[in-house]
Amino acid sequence: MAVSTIYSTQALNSTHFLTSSPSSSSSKQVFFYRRHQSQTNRRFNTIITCAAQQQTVVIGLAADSGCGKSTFMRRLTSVFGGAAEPPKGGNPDSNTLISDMTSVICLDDYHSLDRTGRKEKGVTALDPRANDFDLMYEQVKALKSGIAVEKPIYNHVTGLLDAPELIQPPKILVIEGLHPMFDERVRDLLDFSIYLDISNEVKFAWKIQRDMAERGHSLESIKASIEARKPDFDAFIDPQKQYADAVIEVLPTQLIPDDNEGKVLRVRLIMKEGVKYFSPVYLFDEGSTISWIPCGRKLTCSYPGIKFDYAPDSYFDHEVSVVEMDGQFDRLDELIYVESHLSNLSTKFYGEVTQQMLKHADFPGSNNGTGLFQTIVGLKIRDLYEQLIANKATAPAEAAKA
Ligand SMILES: Nc1ncnc2c1ncn2[C@@H]1O[C@H](COP(=O)(O)OP(=O)(O)OP(=O)(O)O)[C@@H](O)[C@H]1O
Ligand SMILES: O=C(CO)[C@H](O)[C@H](O)COP(=O)(O)O
Repeated sequence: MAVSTIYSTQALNSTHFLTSSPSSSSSKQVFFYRRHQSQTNRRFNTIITCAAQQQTVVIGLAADSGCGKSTFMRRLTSVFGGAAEPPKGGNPDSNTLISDMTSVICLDDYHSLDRTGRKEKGVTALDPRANDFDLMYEQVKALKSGIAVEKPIYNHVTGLLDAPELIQPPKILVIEGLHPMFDERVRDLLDFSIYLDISNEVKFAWKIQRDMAERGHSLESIKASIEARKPDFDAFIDPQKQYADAVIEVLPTQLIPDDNEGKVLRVRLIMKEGVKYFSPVYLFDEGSTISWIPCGRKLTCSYPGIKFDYAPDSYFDHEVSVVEMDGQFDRLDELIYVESHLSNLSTKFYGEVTQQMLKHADFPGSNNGTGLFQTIVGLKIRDLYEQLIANKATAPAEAAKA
C-alpha cells in the first residue's frame, strides 16, 4: 500500500499514526491506522483499512448486567432478519454478534482493567476508571465512518483481555453494555439510544433465576454482588437513562397488592418526543390520557388481568409519551387485538408485532410488556434506519439541485 501521509498525535496518552493512501477511485479512500498505547501492560491496537463509503447507523443499548440486553439484541436482530453469530473462525469467547445487517459489540470489551487489575485497584467494572473511553470513542467513530477496527476482547471466562478481533463496519452497529451513553463523545455518535431500567426487585429476581439456576452461584453471593455494585451502578450507570431516546422501565405489578413474587410485571415504554426519525407509539388517540383493560371477549386474561395506560409525561425535563402494560398475556396469538389498538408501530404489515412475538415465544418476557416493548423498539429502529438511509440517498441529489 502506498502511503502518502503520516499524522502523529499525542492525544490519549498514546501515539497514533494515521496514514492515508490515495486510491485509484476517488470515491474510495483506504486508511491504515495504528494505535500504539504507551501503557506497556496492554496490547497494540491496530486498525486496518477499508473502503470508507457507507455510513453506519449506531444504536446504543445501556443496562446493568443481567437486565435483558442479550434477549433484547436477539429480538432486534430478528426484526432485521437472519441469525446473529460470533465472528466466524474467531475467538470462541468473543462477545460480538454479527448478522447480515447488524453487528452487536459488547462494551465490556473496552474494560481497561482485567479482573485481577480491578481487584488490585479495588474498582468494579462499572467504574469509568476500569474502562477505556478514549479507545471506545475512536473505534465507534471509525466504524461509523466506514473504517474497520481491531477491537479488544474482554474474556468473561478467564477475566483477561484477549487479542483483538477485526470488526468491519456494518450497516447497523449496536453498542451494548454498561456505558454506551456515559462519555459525551460516544453519546454524540449515537443515532438512537435505549436504556433498560430494571427495578431492584425485578433485577434481583432475574439474577437469582439465572445465576443460581444456570451458573451455580449461591443466594448469598448473588446478594453480595448486587450490593457491591450498587453504589457504582447509581453513580455511573443509572444516570445514563436521562440521555436515552427510549427507556423500558420494568417494575413489580400494581395489579396484585403487596406482590413480592416479581413474576407479574408492570412495564413502561418511555419515548422522547422530538427525536429525528422516531415518532412515539400511541394507544387509541395520540396525546390523550388513556387507561384500558382489554380483558373480555377478545383477550383471555387470568388473574390478575392486564391493564394498559397511555399518557404524555415529562422525564428528566424532556417531553415524553409513555405506554404502559401491567400484567401478562395468557394467549400470545390474541396479542393481535392489542396490536390493532396501538398506532405508529412502524410495522410493514398488519400483525407484524404479534408475528415477531410468536416467533420468539420462548424468549424471556414474551408474555409481558418487556417482550412487547422490546419488539416494538426493534421495529422503530428498523424504521429509523430506513429513514436515515433514504435521507442520505436523496441528500446528494437535493444538494446538486440547489
Ligand atoms: N424480560 C424478561 N423477563 C424475565 N426474565 C428475563 C427477561 N429478560 C431477561 N431475563 C432474565 O435475566 C437473565 C439475563 O438476561 P440477558 O442475558 O438477556 O441479560 P444481559 O443484560 O445480556 O446480561 P449480561 O450482561 O450479564 O450478559 C436471563 O437469563 C433471564 O433469566
Ligand atoms: O458488569 C458486567 C458487564 O457484563 C461484568 O460484571 C463485567 O464486564 C465484568 O465481568 P466479569 O464479572 O466476567 O469479570
